[in-house]
Amino acid sequence: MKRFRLTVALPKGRIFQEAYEALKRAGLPLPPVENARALLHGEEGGVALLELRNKDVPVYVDLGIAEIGVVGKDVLLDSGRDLYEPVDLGFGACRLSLIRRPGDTGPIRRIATKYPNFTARLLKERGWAADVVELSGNIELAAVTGLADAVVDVVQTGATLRAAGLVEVEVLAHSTARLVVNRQALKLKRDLLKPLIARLRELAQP
Ligand SMILES: Nc1ncnc2c1ncn2[C@@H]1O[C@H](COP(=O)(O)OP(=O)(O)OP(=O)(O)O)[C@@H](O)[C@H]1O
Ligand SMILES: O=P(O)(O)OC[C@H]1O[C@H](OP(=O)(O)OP(=O)(O)O)[C@H](O)[C@@H]1O
Repeated sequence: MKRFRLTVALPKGRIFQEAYEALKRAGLPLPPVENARALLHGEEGGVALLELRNKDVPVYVDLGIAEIGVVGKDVLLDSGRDLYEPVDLGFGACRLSLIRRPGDTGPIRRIATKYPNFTARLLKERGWAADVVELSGNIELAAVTGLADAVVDVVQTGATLRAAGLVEVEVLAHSTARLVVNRQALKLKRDLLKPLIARLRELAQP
C-alpha cells in the first residue's frame, strides 16, 4: 500500500458516520465518503481511510497499518490488543450484559456470544464451568431457542430483549466509542497525533 501521512481505521455500520464526523470536526482532513467499502484516500501523502468490520479495527491499528481508529469499548474488551485509548468519544453508548430466559436461575452450562474472549474471562473470574459458543449475530436467538442457557450481548434500549422475552440479569460492562492509537505511531507521528487527541478530548467533553 502507498504510504500516507496518516491512515485511519473506521468500522462500517452503526458508528461510522459519528466517528467520521468527530474526526472531521477535530480538523482531520478525511477524504470524502462517496464510495463506501473501499480504501479511500485524498491527495497523495494525505489521509487515507480504511472502512473495516468492527473487530478488525483493533487489528489494523495494533499492527500499525492504521495509526489511529475508532471502535466500541465492547470490541476492545474482546480484542486482547494493547492499544493506547486516549479519548472516550461518548457516542455509541451501550452495555454488555448477561441475558437469560425469565426464571432461569440454574447454573450456566453453555453461553453464546459475539464476545468470546470477554466471556471466557468472565467465566474464569467467576469460576463458572461453562462452554462458550461463538456466534456472529442475532445472539438473543441462542437463548430463545435453547442453544445456550445464557448469552452475553449488547443492550442499548432493551427493545430487542423485550421483543425476545428475555431478561437482562446483569450489566457486565459499559461501552462507548473510543479513539485508539498505535503505540509506536504515537511516538513517531507525535506532532500530528498529539494535537488531534487534544482537540478530540475538548470536543468530547459533555
Ligand atoms: N443497539 C446498539 N445501540 C448503540 N450502540 C450499539 C448497539 N449495538 C452495538 N453498538 C455499538 O456500536 C458498535 C458497532 O455496532 P454495529 O451494529 O455497527 O456492528 P456489529 O454488527 O456489532 O459488528 P459487525 O457488523 O462489524 O460484525 C458496537 O461495537 C457497539 O459498541
Ligand atoms: O437494546 P437494543 O436497543 O434493542 O439494542 C440491542 C441489539 O442491538 C445489537 O444488534 P444489531 O442490531 O447490531 O444486530 P446483530 O445482533 O446482528 O449484531 C445487539 O446485538 C442487540 O441485538
